[in-house]
Amino acid sequence: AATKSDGGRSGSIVAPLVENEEEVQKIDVNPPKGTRDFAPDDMRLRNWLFNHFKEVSRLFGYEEVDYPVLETEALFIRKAGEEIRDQLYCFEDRGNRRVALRPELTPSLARLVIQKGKSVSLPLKWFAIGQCWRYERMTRGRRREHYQWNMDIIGVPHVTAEAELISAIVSFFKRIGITASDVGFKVSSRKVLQEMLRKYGVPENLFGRVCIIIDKIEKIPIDEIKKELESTGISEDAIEQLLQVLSVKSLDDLEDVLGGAGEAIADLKQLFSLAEKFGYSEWIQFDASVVRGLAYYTGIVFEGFDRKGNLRAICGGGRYDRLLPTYGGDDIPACGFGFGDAVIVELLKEKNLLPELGQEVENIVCALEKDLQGAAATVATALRSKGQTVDLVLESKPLKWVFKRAARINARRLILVGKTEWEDGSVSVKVLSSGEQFQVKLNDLE
Ligand SMILES: Nc1ccc(Br)nc1
Repeated sequence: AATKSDGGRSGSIVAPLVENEEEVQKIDVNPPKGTRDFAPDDMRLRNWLFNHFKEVSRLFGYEEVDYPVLETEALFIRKAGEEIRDQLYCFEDRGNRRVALRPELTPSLARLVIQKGKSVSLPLKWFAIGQCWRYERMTRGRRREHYQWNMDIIGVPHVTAEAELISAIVSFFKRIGITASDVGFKVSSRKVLQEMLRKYGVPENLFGRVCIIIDKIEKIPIDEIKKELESTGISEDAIEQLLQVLSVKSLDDLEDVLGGAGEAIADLKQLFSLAEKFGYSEWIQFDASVVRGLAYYTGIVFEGFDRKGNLRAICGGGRYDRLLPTYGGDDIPACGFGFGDAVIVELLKEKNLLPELGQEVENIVCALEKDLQGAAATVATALRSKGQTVDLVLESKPLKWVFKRAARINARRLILVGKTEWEDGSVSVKVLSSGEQFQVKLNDLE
């Protein structure tokens, strides 16, 4: 017998979807491991978050850009031992091309800037919100995708650029109710390490690798860090001095170690002075141990952290002046940050700052009789053409059902299309919050 396509709810008989029952293959209705669905409630929170990202980016005068989630694998192949490389979600496509789901957005930005060449005027101030991927053995049960908000300034060599980026993130935090008591930014400069490595004659080409090893300083035992540093050929004495400088607690102490002539001190002093002018001094602190885990940073680096210390870094960024030339591009300075969509939600939950976001519809329109369904469609269309949101009841339903749905979708008004009123071109309106009820000509309904 033919299988009813809707499980028999409608009573109509339609051709079966499959030749016979054996062909039905029960699928796993969960999303792939490490990925998320966004059902309406989740999507409302995501849109709320992303709208704040976009509004801050707009306030700062940044232009939105986007790139393919799929890139050539080569864009992400860096030899500095980064975790992001170890977890690259890469594969060979049907054209035997090595491709990868992007683990971050900055390489795509660099690619597009190079592609645009002289057709764009510097400085560029771009922002993007994009899904990024990693392939991690599920042993750790972590997510394999997240959305990242990025803001980048291309073509400004001065620390004013990094200072502006931090100001943008502070603006975002303030908009969602997060204060300087909740979070802070640890700020340092990779020029600290660079100047130390030069002092000990360590070859420049080891810089990225050394930074990636040192970034793990709070994640693996210090002996492991020393062993990995020794494997690069750095002397034990240099390693001791390096680790020593990372525990320096103030810019003055740093100046004692590095001397006052270096760029690291100059950049950091200027950044802290600009923080005063941007009005976010209470949000930032010098922390020499911040190096961040991306090999391409070359100067100021910063990361947002929760002061209670319960969560992973909320966001992070810095200057990456050498990235474009590594892809064959011009020697254009750049800096930017990435801000993930997951840790911030954990922080908002912890601070009880999650917004209450229910569905909201202005009108629910319902025909009181079957043969007025067309009239109800006319009423719904008239309201929608005036920019009013309408949930149109699409089949004959008892009024009790309609009232329950109206409550569930948080409708402000119930518009009933009845025979007598409709003959007069009118409908009946019930304001659900007050119970007020009146009749009105359709043309006067707004
Ligand atoms: N890079 C990256 C990508 C995806 C996730 Br989840 N975390 C970090």
